Amino acid sequence: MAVLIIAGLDTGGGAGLKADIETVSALNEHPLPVISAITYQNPKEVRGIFPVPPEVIGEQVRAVREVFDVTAVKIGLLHGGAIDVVAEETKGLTRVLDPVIASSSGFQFLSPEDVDVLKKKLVPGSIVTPNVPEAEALTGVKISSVGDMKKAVRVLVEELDAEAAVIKGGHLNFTDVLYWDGRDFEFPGESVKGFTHGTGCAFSSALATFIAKGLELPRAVEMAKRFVEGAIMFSNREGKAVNPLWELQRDAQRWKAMRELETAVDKLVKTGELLNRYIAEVGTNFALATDFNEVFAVKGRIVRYGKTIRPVGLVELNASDHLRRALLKMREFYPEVRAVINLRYSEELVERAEKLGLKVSFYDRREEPEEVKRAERGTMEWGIESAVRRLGEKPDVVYHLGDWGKEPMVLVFGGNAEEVVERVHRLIEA
Ligand SMILES: Nc1ncnc2c1ncn2[C@@H]1O[C@H](COP(=O)(O)OP(=O)(O)O)[C@@H](O)[C@H]1O
Ligand SMILES: Cc1ncc(COP(=O)(O)OP(=O)(O)O)c(N)n1
Repeated sequence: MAVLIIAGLDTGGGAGLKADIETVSALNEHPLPVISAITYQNPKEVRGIFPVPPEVIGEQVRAVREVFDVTAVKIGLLHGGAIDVVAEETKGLTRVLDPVIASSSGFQFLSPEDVDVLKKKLVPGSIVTPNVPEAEALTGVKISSVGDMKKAVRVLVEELDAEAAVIKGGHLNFTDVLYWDGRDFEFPGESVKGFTHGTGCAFSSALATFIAKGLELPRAVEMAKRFVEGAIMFSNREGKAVNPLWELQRDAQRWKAMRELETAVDKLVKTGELLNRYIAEVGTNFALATDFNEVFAVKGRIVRYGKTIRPVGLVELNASDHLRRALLKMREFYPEVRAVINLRYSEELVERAEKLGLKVSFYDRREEPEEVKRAERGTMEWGIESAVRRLGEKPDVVYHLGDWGKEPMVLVFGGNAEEVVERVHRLIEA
């Protein structure tokens, strides 16, 4: 199925057409990208906009509408001169209109006069998806609560003749409010940590896509909201923006990480007789993180088994809370570190690590501040941070000498699972 997109180009690769194309593609439909404007922007600021002439926008839409069977269109950034043409050329389609009036960084895309034209020519008959400041500009309603959002969605539909309206709560409370078919619907949400540049674009193109797939509007809004939450959670660090490809990339990385860790565990087991005496009393585990900070480990840990060793269960996501926290803390300082194993402490192991030229650091549980000790889960994070700060550079090995009821341990880190295996083999002289 083809979904028409009329939107602007964001040179920073975060919002606009690029986010829309990725969204429609990630949701398994075919995007038809029509460019309305070229913007010069980066993740910090929008520097300017070059409007595509209205007749060129019209030609683009006609070229694809004559060939593709289009039912829904997402309309994003427009400029004053383009509004009439877009209203004319999208007649007969279900229109999702994201009224991009200003960027979050403060650049004014549409003048107050353009906003008036938008209200007269494009809002009527569209499913409008403003954020809170845009809804205020369109309706004149001051919004600081869900109650205000409900007032404003009604104005959009009952006074400005929109087919339906969703006010997005990203700038307020993360609850989105829809008005459709004479009633309102609330879509509560929690704040998700990550980059949010491009959320509005991803939301409106996901909404247009779910509508094109035939979902009823409330369900389509729910699905679009959940899609955007994932796009923030797994956002694009390079582009400092949402990542509409998150689900595909997350699944591909999960698959790769599982295979990588399974292969590495097999290699360790092959040297089980040598490794046996370094297996921790509480069990040894081996953890590997993806770029999205999802951490795989061995369910039930790796244990001694006669003279050798064996993994108790399979490699699974979140199978070791302890190592997951150690690895994620280390990755806050050194994102290139992806794998870690814990071994039973021995002086000989630490000396050998130093001799091999590995960077070794440690933490001393007796130095742990009282408030960290009292907190449910702070020790590991505190320990890794103090080991990193003590060494002043990236440690390959971190050890601690234990405490009352806590077994002393050596953690061997690496850039991937293979590197950890290779380091362990050198340490145990396999
Ligand atoms: N930090 C966040 N955590 C969770 N959801 C968010 C966050 N920021 C925005 N959203 C959601 O993303 C969608 C787009 O909202 P918003 O950011 O308000 O739009 P815009 O990008 O147009 O300003 C909405 O569904 C909103 O609830
Ligand atoms: C070309 C282009 N289109 C739209 C936007 C605005 O993106 P949006 O997701 O609505 O919101 P912010 O990223 O500004 O929060 C844009 N910047 N560029």
